[in-house]
Amino acid sequence: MTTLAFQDLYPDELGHCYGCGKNNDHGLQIKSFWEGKETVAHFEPRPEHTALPGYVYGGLIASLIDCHGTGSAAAAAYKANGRDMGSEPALRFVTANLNVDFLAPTPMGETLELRGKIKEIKEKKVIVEITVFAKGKACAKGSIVCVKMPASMMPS
Ligand SMILES: CCCCCCCC/C=C\CCCCCCCC(=O)SCCNC(=O)CCNC(=O)[C@H](O)C(C)(C)COP(=O)(O)OP(=O)(O)OC[C@H]1O[C@@H](n2cnc3c(N)ncnc32)[C@H](O)[C@@H]1OP(=O)(O)O
Repeated sequence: MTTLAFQDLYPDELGHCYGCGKNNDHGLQIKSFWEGKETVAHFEPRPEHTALPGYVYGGLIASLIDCHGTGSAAAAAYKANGRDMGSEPALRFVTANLNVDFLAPTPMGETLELRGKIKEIKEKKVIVEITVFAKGKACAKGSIVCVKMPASMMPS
């Protein structure tokens, strides 16, 4: 049995996001899953994601944290409501605030692991903390405040 990623359960009309849209051929298409109480995603940076030769661009790392965070927030909200993630009405979250600490240079040529912890969960707001590891070493740490998507942002 294959487990679908959180992002695979987003409806098609929300599949355009640069970081996580399953329908964005030019995007990162990150995939997030539960692993116990944590959420996890893996991503191997491509040559165009270089900052200095040999090191990953910080903006890419922030994008990965952003989309792993919003996906984790949606998944946590479904879980807190005892619902399956694909079920309607959809619970959708966007980024209100994103903070990233770059702890150590992130090497190219490695698969990055993002691990998310749900720090706070309310009806309208979820806070997720995410650590990015390369070869088991923490290279970046992010905190993201996710807020229920305003109806005005929903594609018509
Ligand atoms: C059928 C299956 C379905 C599956 C699930 C589907 C999920 C899929 C959903 C989507 C997928 C695709 C999308 C991915 C997205 C990737 C990430 C992005 O790039 S998102 C784009 C960048 N972000 C924006 O453009 C937001 C722009 N900003 C806004 O629209 C508003 O400012 C918004 C909604 C973020 C906040 O609106 P307010 O300020 O009216 O909200 P108030 O009700 O006042 O606050 C709610 C709580 O949030 C806190 N809050 C609000 N803004 C904050 C901030 N900037 N910093 C910290 N906290 C903040 C407040 O203090 C409050 O917290 P207290 O409840 O009191 O504890």
